[in-house]
Amino acid sequence: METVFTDRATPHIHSTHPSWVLACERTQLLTLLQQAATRAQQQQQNIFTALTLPVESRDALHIFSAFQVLELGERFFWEKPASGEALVGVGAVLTIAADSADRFDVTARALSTFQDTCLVATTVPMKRIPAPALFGGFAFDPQRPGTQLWQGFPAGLLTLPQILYRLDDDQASLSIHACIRPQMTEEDLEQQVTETLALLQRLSAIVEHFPFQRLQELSTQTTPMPKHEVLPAQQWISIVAQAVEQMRQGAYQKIVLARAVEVLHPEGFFDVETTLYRLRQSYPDTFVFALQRGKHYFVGATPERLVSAQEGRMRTMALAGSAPRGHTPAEDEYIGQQQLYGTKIRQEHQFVIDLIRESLSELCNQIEIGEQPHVRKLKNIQHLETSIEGRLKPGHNLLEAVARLHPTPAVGGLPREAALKEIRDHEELDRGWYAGPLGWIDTRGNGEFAVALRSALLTGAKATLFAGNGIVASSDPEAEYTETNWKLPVMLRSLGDEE
Ligand SMILES: C=C(O[C@H]1C=CC=C(C(=O)O)[C@@H]1O)C(=O)O
Repeated sequence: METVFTDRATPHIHSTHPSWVLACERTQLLTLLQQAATRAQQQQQNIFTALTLPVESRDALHIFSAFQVLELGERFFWEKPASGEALVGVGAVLTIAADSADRFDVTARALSTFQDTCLVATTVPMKRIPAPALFGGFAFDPQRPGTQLWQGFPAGLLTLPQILYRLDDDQASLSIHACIRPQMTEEDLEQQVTETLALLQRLSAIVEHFPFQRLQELSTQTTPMPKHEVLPAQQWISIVAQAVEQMRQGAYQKIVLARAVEVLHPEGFFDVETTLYRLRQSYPDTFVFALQRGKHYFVGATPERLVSAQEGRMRTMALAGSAPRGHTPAEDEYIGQQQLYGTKIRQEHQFVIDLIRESLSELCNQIEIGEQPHVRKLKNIQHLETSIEGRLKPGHNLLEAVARLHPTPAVGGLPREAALKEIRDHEELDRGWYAGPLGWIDTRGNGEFAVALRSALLTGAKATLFAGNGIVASSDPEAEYTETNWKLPVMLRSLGDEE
C-alpha cells in the first residue's frame, strides 16, 4: 500500500450550494487516478485507489439512508452506538468471495494482493489517514449444504465499497474507492473524475435535505405480526433431549443448538433503517449491523465480539451463560448472581475461556484473561462475560485469529468438530451467516469481527429470526427452549412487532 498526500491545495467548497463534502478538487482526484493508471500500465494489473476526505460528522444511520437514495448498489452498516464508532458503505469496487471450506485462507490471500495494489490519498491533512477497509462476513458452517434461504450469501465475503463513511470518536471521513485498469485512457480517467465529483455533489445534497427525522417517527409504530416456528417447539426440544443424552454418554461436552422463527410483515415489507434505529436505541452496548445481498438484509445487534485487532493488540471475549433481567434492581442483581454464578453456567463459560486460550496460544503473546467473569447486562437478558486480550505475534493477522476462534463453544460446542457434526446432522436449521463472524478489516491489519447473534434475515415481507442456546449434559431441554425465548425479542421488537 502506498500513500500519496495531495494536501497542497486549500480546502475548497466545490459546489455552489452548502456542501457536506467540503474538500475535493478535480486536479487532486485526477492526479491520483493518473498515478494509479501509470502503475496499472507498468504492472499490467488493476490498481485500486482510495481518496479520503474529511467530512462533518453526521449520524451513521442518516448516511446509510442517504446511500439508499444514491442507488450505487448494496449497502452495509456497522455501528457501536455506545462508543460512536461506525462504518457505512455502498457499492462494490472489489468483492472477495469464497465458497470453500478454506474461505479464511482464500480471503486472506486476496486481501494481501489487494494491499499490494492500493494507492491511498487524502486531500487535506487529517488527524489519521484511515486505511482502506473491507466489510463482510462468513457463514457459520461452510460444510453444511445451504438452502434457498441464504441464497447470495457465500461462505466468505469481503467487499471494498465504492463509498465508505467512517465515524470515530474524533474524526469523520468519506473514502471514495476506484479500480483503475491498465487499459484505461486519459479520457477514461477524466470521465471517472467527472462522475465521482457529480456523485459527491449528489450525496452532499441528499445528506443536507433528506428527511431523516421520519425514522424516529416510524420507529414508534408497531403492529402485531404473524409468526411461526420453523421447527415445532416439541421437535426442537426433542433434538435438545437427544443431544443431552449423547453428552451423558460422553459423546461431547457442550453443544449450542439454535432455532428459527419466521415473522411476516402484515403490510408489505420490513424497513431496514427503522429496524436499525430501534436496535441502536434499545441495545447501545452492542454491535449493530446490516449487510445487504440483493434484496436481502442480514440485520442484528450482537453483544459478542469475536476478535478485534488494533496495532497488533487483540481483544476477544468469552460470552456464555444467560439469565433474564429482574423487574427491580434487587431482583435483577439476585437473578444475575444466583443463575450466572451457578455450577452449570460457570462450567459452560469455562469451556469457552479454555478453547479461546488454546486457539490463541500459537498466534498471540501476553494472553491476559480477566480474573473473574463479570455480568454483562443488556435490555432483556444478562450474560456472563470474561475479557481476553493478547498481542499478535509477528507474521500473524486478524483473519487468522478469526479462523482459529470461530466457532467458539459459545456458538458451536466442545470438542469443536464433534459438536459441529452434531449441529450439521441434527439441528435441522440452515444457520447461514447466523452465529458466523461479521465485521471489517483494513489494509493495515486493523479491524473487528463480531459473532452475528441476535439477528434476522429480512427478505421483503418475511423475516427469519435466529436464537440458540448452550447445552451441557445437565441441561433441561424445556428450560433451554425457554432461554431461546429471552433472545428472540431483540429482533422481534426491533422489527416493530407488537407483543
Ligand atoms: C447462541 C446465542 O448466544 C450465545 C451467546 C451468549 C449466551 C449464550 C447462552 O446463554 O447459551 C450463547 O452461547 C444466541 O444468542 O443465539
